[in-house]
Amino acid sequence: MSAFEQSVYELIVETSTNLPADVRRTIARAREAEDRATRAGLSLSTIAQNIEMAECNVSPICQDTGMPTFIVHTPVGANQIVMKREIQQAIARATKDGKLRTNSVDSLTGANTGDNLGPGTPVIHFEQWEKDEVDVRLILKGGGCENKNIQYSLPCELEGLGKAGRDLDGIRKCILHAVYQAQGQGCSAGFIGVGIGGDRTTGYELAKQQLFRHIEDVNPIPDLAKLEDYILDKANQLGIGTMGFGGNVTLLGCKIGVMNRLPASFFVSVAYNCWAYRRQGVLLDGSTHEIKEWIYETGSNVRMIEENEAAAAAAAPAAERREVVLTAPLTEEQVRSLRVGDVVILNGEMHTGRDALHKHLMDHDAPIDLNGGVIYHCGPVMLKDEAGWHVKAAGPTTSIREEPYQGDIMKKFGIRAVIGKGGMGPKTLAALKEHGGVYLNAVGGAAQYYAECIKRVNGVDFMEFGIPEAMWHLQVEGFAAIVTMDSHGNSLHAEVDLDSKEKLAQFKDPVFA
Ligand SMILES: O=C(O)C[C@H](O)C(=O)O
Ligand code: SF4
Repeated sequence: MSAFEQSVYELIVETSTNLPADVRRTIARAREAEDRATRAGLSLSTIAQNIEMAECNVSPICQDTGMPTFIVHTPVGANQIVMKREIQQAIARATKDGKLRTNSVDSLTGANTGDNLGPGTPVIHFEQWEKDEVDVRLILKGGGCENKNIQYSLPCELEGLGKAGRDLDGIRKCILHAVYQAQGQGCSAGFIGVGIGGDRTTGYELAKQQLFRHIEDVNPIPDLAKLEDYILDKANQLGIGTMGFGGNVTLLGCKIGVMNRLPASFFVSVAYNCWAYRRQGVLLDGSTHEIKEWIYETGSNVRMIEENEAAAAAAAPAAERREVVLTAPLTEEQVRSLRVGDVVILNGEMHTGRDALHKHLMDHDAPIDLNGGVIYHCGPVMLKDEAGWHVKAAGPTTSIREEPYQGDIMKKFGIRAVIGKGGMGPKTLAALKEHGGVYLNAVGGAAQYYAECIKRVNGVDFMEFGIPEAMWHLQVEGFAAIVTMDSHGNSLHAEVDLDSKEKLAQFKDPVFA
């Protein structure tokens, strides 16, 4: 293997498994701003623990290792065709080693290529520069937060905020709205990159480029520096909080860039990135292609949890929340006794299922008995050896995508609990009430934390859907999640949404006139 391929491989592994120092510091500050006994505080502790586990296990921080996106600067005359091929080889190798999930899916057939290669994946942008070194930067941005990206075309009318015009104040409103509409679904607390201007394509590109900035830098354009500070301050008054559980910290960073536009177009493009803000870069020697330096300070310098903090937290009294230990299969009575706010510690078997499975189950039988069963919205990273399958990373995926199916499927098969993240809508809430079901919210991105609760892989069905979409039967012990929708018609998600919409309306009046 060439030195270039090896260096890119190391970059991929580092990016996927070790969150950089600036991101860690920002998350550590967020922890200080939340009371540790609250839902948000507890989730931040899980996130902090997960960050350390990923580094220690050299395994993905989050199971969704995203769309690998490279920005490469090369000296004039470098062979970019060879480099592209070697980047692809490094991606395939990192996938084989379980550092990346198999994430490249044929959009028409649904077939997973299995090695993260295919039309459009990975994304590689080349630029030439007049230096001797090669600069390779990588961002792994997951699908859940990518789905919360949003593009506004000014002027427009925004719920809660009224008219947004073609000026700095209109831009201000769009960005606040972008944070509001993401709620907890992009695994808040998040980071946003904003692109002002361009066309629809370059606007989004500019927004994503902002995510390569250092969190602690200051925007050289004074108006934008002011706007970045304003957004960070006000977005954190929306009360959405970690995972949309409510709380003081909703946004961890805001970076805004600007480019020219056409007279007729005025786009504000927002790239939303979850807390699992995985981006790194390397500067390579121009002739040997060995790593000369890392672009972002390594996360290994910043500890996320104190020694014995985890033990102390486990021993601490459970404050006002109720902890309920349950073993699957669950009864209707057990599930009906649960209320929003309860922490459920689950043992027994659960079954993963996401988009392909839900669609399939609508008009087919299930391969196993799901009566009293627990469905986990999760697409894990799995590796197989002589001993069988191993779970390398297994956090929840965004549940709302299953909203059209979930209620019907629960009723059809007698499923009692669904675990996911970000919450579900009114159709599922009504089904939980009618049928006797519960929705449990796990901490998004905490893929190492949950992988450790999985003690055995009991089997798998639908491997033809690809590893992330297959139905894995997993034996768990001590899997903790919070009831956020119960069988009594209560939804924490609906409450936080409503409350944050009211708070958003406080920022209706012009600020940057
Ligand atoms: O695909 C996944 O595993 C998760 C996804 O990134 C999500 O946030 O829903
Ligand atoms: S699950 Fe959450 S943390 Fe992981 S990629 Fe999706 S949005 Fe990010």
